[in-house]
Amino acid sequence: MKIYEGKLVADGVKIGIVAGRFNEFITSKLISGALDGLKRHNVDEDSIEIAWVPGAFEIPLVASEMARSKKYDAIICLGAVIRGNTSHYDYVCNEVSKGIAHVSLDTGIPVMFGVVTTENIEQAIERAGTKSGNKGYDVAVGAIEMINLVKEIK
Ligand SMILES: O=c1[nH]c(NC[C@H](O)[C@H](O)[C@H](O)CO)c([N+](=O)[O-])c(=O)[nH]1
Repeated sequence: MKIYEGKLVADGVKIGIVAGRFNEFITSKLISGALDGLKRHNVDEDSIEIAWVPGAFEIPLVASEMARSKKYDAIICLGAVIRGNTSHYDYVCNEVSKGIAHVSLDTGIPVMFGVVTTENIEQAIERAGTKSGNKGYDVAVGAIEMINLVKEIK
């Protein structure tokens, strides 16, 4: 029986990061976590590029452009969507998650979903480097795993 597992080796890996500026207090912590995860797995700082977008809703378009450029082995999407008093939260969350999934399936490039979607600010803080870890770190390591897994399967 053959089992495929992506190794956590990142020699020569090139990463694109798309970050939503909305709730930047949270997103900046997610970026720090992602950079920590990448650097601790030997991804060269010069092999990482970051694109800021106004908010999570704009992430899929820039993730798509990055993926189609063929310049990156994986794209990491980071943002923070925190529920407010309107249904805007639901629309943004739905479109971001669907959009990011489509980019990955359409291009065959691993596109990681590092957008925290929470009911309140406390939950977002918990996922940006406190009680629940750092979602940015998690998806950065996941990106390295997916790059190697996809290569192994092809
Ligand atoms: O990234 C976010 N964008 C949000 N809205 C902006 C949206 O992503 C777009 O940037 C905007 O609608 C312009 O297209 C958020 N809320 O409205 O709550 C949010 O919590 N997080």
